[in-house]
Amino acid sequence: MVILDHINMPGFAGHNPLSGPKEEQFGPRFPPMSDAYDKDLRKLALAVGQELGFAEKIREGVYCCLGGPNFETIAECRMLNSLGVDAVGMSTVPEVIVAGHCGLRVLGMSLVTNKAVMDYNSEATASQDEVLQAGKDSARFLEKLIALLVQRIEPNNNVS
Ligand SMILES: O=P(O)(O)O[C@@H]1C[C@H](O)[C@@H](CO)O1
Ligand code: HPA
Repeated sequence: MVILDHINMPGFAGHNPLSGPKEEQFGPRFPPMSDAYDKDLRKLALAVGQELGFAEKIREGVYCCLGGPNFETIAECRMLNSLGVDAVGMSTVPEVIVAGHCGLRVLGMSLVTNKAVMDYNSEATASQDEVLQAGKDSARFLEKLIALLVQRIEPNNNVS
């Protein structure tokens, strides 16, 4: 998934990587986040995915950061789904906030490794083994995607 936007759940509870003493040289105290994920880089990632024949596998979506380390309850998944969340993770967002704060253009991509359990009749559970296996299974695909993307970013580097 190419990250279109995020929801920083720990941020709602006051956990933010920008909390603490203000270091003016890194960026403003109250940085905007409405442009956290660079539009041109997102477009490029989707175009490169298409060029490689992966259009079916790659979509844009909203990533929600949770504190973890436990996986979500069914009620939590249902709530997040109703809020417009497409994928859930436990990292990525603090890095993106810090990068955006200091003026870096950000492209975020997240490998969706398992389906959220949304049904009380389901026998499925999230498992770290499944997550790791999905990562291994997609390694070659990700390698191809990122290798071409990095080549293509260079000539576009000054596009704002
Ligand atoms: O990078 P994220 O946070 O999306 O990756 C997930 C969440 C945990 O860090 C870990 C659990 O499998 O992978
Ligand atoms: N929830 C949260 N983080 C994750 C998941 C999940 O189901 N899978 C991989 N990282």
